[in-house]
Amino acid sequence: MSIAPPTGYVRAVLGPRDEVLDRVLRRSLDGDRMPTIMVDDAAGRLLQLLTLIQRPRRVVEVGTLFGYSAIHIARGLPPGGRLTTLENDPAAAALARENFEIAGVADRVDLVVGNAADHLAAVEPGSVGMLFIDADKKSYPTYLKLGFPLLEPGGLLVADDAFAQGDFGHESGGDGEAESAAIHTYCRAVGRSPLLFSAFAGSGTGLLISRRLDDPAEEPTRDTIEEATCVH
Ligand SMILES: C[S@@+](CC[C@H](N)C(=O)[O-])C[C@H]1O[C@@H](n2cnc3c(N)ncnc32)[C@H](O)[C@@H]1O
Repeated sequence: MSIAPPTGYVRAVLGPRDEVLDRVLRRSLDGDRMPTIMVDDAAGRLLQLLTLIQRPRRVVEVGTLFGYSAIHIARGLPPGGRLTTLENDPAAAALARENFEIAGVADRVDLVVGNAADHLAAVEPGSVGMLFIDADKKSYPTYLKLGFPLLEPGGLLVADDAFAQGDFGHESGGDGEAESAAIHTYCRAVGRSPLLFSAFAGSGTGLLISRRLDDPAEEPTRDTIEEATCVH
């Protein structure tokens, strides 16, 4: 399989993908070891930039795969910041662990193997500075509902594949229509929420980036969660 480099102008200006990322991609994708469903380079850079701007003490990622997006996020963390990344496929998780060592970020990444929703339900509300959603598409509305209360005031909620409606055939277990509908539910809910300010950002498949706006002093209640997520 081919691993496309960052193209043309972007590559000329920002430089090529660095050697560590190249190595991680090659060892993870060669021989179809893992599917090519990680973020693209533009989204990876954007995740790193958002992390650098946000300076979160804690980031949670839903969907690790072999750790490509996680490496970008981990690279952007401030001193003492930690990333918890959630993955239910033990083989992908094992490879991600190796990749975190190769990338020199293993000291700031906690990888949890299991069902993401179960873990999110146990995270302390208001403790997460950035939540990145990039796992099973049908669960995006569930991740929004579980994830919103976890965000600290001003926390960022980032969802991958926000533009890829109906085109998930390349992901295993895909049921394109239901996945597309779930993403659309997520995007509409986030867009309507008075407690989130959102913008789409360009990458191949699109990121939807949202910032939590409500009062930090107030614990989210059932009402505020429903108002924020518009998922009932
Ligand atoms: C699109 S890939 C993640 C790509 C990764 N964020 C990146 O860009 O490098 C989605 C991952 O979510 C995992 N996943 C799917 N459903 C899950 C669940 N319920 N809990 C945890 N992980 C899940 C899949 O095994 C897969 O590795």
